[in-house]
Amino acid sequence: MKLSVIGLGKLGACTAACFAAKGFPVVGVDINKASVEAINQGRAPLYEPGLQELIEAAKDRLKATQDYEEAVRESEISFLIVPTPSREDGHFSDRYLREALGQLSAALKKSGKKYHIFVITSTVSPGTTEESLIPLIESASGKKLNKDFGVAYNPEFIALGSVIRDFLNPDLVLIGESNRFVGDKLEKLYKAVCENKPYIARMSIVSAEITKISLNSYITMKISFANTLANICEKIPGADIDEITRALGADKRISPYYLKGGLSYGGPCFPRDNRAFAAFAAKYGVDAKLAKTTDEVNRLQVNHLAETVLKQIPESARLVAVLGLAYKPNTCITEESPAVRLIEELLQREVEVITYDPLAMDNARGYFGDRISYASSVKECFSHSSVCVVTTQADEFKAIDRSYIVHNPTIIIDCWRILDPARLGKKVKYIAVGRACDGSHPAGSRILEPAPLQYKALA
Ligand SMILES: NC(=O)C1=CN([C@@H]2O[C@H](COP(=O)(O)OP(=O)(O)OC[C@H]3O[C@@H](n4cnc5c(N)ncnc54)[C@H](O)[C@@H]3O)[C@@H](O)[C@H]2O)C=CC1
Ligand SMILES: O=C(O)[C@H]1O[C@H](OP(=O)(O)OP(=O)(O)OC[C@H]2O[C@@H](n3ccc(=O)[nH]c3=O)[C@H](O)[C@@H]2O)[C@H](O)[C@@H](O)[C@@H]1O
Repeated sequence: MKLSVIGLGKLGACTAACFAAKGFPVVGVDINKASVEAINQGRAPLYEPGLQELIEAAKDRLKATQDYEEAVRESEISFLIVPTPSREDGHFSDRYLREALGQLSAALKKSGKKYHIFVITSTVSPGTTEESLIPLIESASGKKLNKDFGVAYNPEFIALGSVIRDFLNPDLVLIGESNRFVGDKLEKLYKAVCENKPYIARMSIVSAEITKISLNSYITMKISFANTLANICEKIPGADIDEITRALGADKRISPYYLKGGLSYGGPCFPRDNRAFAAFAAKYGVDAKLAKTTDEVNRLQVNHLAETVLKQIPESARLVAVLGLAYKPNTCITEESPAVRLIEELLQREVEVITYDPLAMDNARGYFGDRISYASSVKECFSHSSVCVVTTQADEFKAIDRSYIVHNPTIIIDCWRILDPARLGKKVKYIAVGRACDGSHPAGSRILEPAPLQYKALA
């Protein structure tokens, strides 16, 4: 099978490299010339763990172009992985998909090819493929669905920072197909590419579109539940959120994943997918109260943290150090980051902020400008401020111990319970999100990771 991948961004570059590394010839297309050049020179167009190595390993089978005709001519399946930004009303915009599909369809018309398969991988609002994209392909190519071309909706469930591992070892391969031939082709492809044996769910296109955003909406609901529990635990001496979620997660009806109470979920996907689920339900006259409440709980979680922080600030120096700016560790992305929202809350209450993140300083500078101060290390933050909030589980933050502490007292608010209070020394008042702040919890963060799964999901 010869493949083309349209859009060589965070997901597309990895998808193209994975297919090529598994032996399939791949042509990548991007409107960004620099990304095309990078691929052709054997360089990763962006940073993602393992991507550079994969591109090097696959260089004989991977090339890129800005020519859609070349992509259509040299492939039988085109994967579309272009941005689908959120609109004001919560639905996803299909503007970039329509632009790319318009060009590909015109190229198909010119090519004289008998059949081509278009695979939509970008996240879309349910209904988009059949209501908007297929009519566009038919009119721009002059061809008929299922006679001259087939269509699939085939989103990925991958998290940034582990895109390649997730792509090659998915729990679920989701295929919405316009006809059986298209589904068979994709199933065969994934069976050849995946290193595990995922559950392959084949269904109608609209069912797959609904599944994609439902899955993310459900997971965010789980996180918001864990965060509510964490807030309750803070009020009850001896209660510990990690002990509780570890036990809950051992029940296979719940599972331990994405059940860590702490800070709000963020990033480019979860918040908008959950809001898109509510917007999609509303379009069909259904009030998705769970999704809306999940979103509200998520927003309030940052306010709750801000209140916790404000209570600890001494009147003499209204300064807080925020360690972590990205929405999670090992990324520079600050979109919908709870740390960014926390800083906004603090600034509104006239608290000064100094901050440090291993990867996201440039993005933060672009966003906050000179409204906050920037440190060049964790230690610099501790030297300036006696109140420090740790907002991500970055390795650099896990190393914090008594040697970092300058002020007496220093207050550390640990959103994910990554620090061991026994290693922080006597100058530190340690506050763990999800635990009562009364010293009743034994020293040491004992339970950090979910218990291993006792069953094989969907095997
Ligand atoms: N990044 C992720 O973790 C995940 C992303 N997705 C979805 O995948 C889609 C893409 O996301 P990302 O890769 O993160 O976006 P991105 O912004 O990193 O990359 C998109 C790429 O598409 C290119 N592009 C835009 N218009 C084009 C056109 N007409 N022709 C060719 N290339 C074009 C851009 O230049 C860019 O390189 C979105 O719908 C997103 O929701 C879904 C699951 C995970
Ligand atoms: O649809 C998407 O685009 C992708 O969105 C997420 O991927 P991603 O946003 O990259 O990152 P995650 O590692 O899943 O984290 C998302 C957020 O959830 C938060 N989270 C995670 C786990 C948890 O227990 N609690 C919690 O608050 C993280 O801190 C982070 O803010 C999903 O994990 C992917 O399966 C999905 O494909």
